[in-house]
Amino acid sequence: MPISGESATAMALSLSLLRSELSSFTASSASLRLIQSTAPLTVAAKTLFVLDSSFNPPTRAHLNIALSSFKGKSAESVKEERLLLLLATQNADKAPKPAPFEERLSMISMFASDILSSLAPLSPAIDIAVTKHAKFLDKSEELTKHYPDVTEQVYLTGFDTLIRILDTRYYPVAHTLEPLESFFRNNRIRCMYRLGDRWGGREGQDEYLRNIRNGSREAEGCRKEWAERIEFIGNGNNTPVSSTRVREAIRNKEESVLHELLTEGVKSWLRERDDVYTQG
Ligand SMILES: Nc1ncnc2c1ncn2[C@@H]1O[C@H](COP(=O)(O)OP(=O)(O)OP(=O)(O)O)[C@@H](O)[C@H]1O
Ligand SMILES: NC(=O)c1ccc[n+]([C@@H]2O[C@H](COP(=O)(O)O)[C@@H](O)[C@H]2O)c1
Repeated sequence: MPISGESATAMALSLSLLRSELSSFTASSASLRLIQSTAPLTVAAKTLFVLDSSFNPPTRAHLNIALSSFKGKSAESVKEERLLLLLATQNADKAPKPAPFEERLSMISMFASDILSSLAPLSPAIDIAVTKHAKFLDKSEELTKHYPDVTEQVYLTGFDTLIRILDTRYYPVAHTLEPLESFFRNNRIRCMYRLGDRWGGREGQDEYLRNIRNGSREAEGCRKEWAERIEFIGNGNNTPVSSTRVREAIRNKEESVLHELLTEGVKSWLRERDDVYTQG
């Protein structure tokens, strides 16, 4: 992990190293590759928190959702847990731009340091990995192989992602949610309310979960029992946060917005490399 006191881009993982890791991963038949860890994988963890994101770039919303995994926990209980920052090189909805994946991995390593600074003296193990799987169902099956001691994976998502996990259009050819049965048998989703009218406010988001719980969506294959595996958590931000808003603020040089939406390490990284989002 980067050490404080150096310039942000020098502290982050070397871009040429990341580029070669990524090209060997792309050329390989592997579906997931671990890039960096703050603690050896020999420490057997029972719970794996997974923050899967485009990290384009990482924001304070990503930080808040990651921190929610560890808030109020003891050093002892955290020993049985790991946090995985997972970058999907194949997104179900988005093209791989504007920031190249090696730049994002470099920012993710800064972001991991920011998480640890926020949690100190607690020091959970954080892994950074890339995957070719776009869907959560496939990611979870792959992670079971990589973390054989883990008994529960907890997916950290926002509301917009929850509704896409539970959208039949991602499950051809039958277009039913039945394939998710094994996912919900073994895993949980911790979902952060997403601010903004687009998501129906907090009430609309609560109602979405209520509809699952009362069985209204069973015809789509969405079992009412799954509601017990989905937990909503409060949003630590007062204004809507998104990577899109950060990219816009970089282009418009809105310093105060960047200060509000970015973590310290990522902000320093982007100060040195704002061309990642201003070129092209
Ligand atoms: N402000 C937020 N509130 C709740 N969840 C969020 C927020 N920002 C991101 N997330 C969640 O974090 C995960 C990764 O998000 P993602 O990288 O797509 O960020 P994004 O800000 O939505 O990206 P973009 O603006 O580039 O579309 C997703 O599950 C998303 O729902
Ligand atoms: N049904 C699904 O499992 C499903 C649907 C849409 C997006 N995703 C994934 O969610 C993650 C976050 O997506 P966005 O970056 O589009 O917010 C990505 O890994 C994307 O591939 C999964």
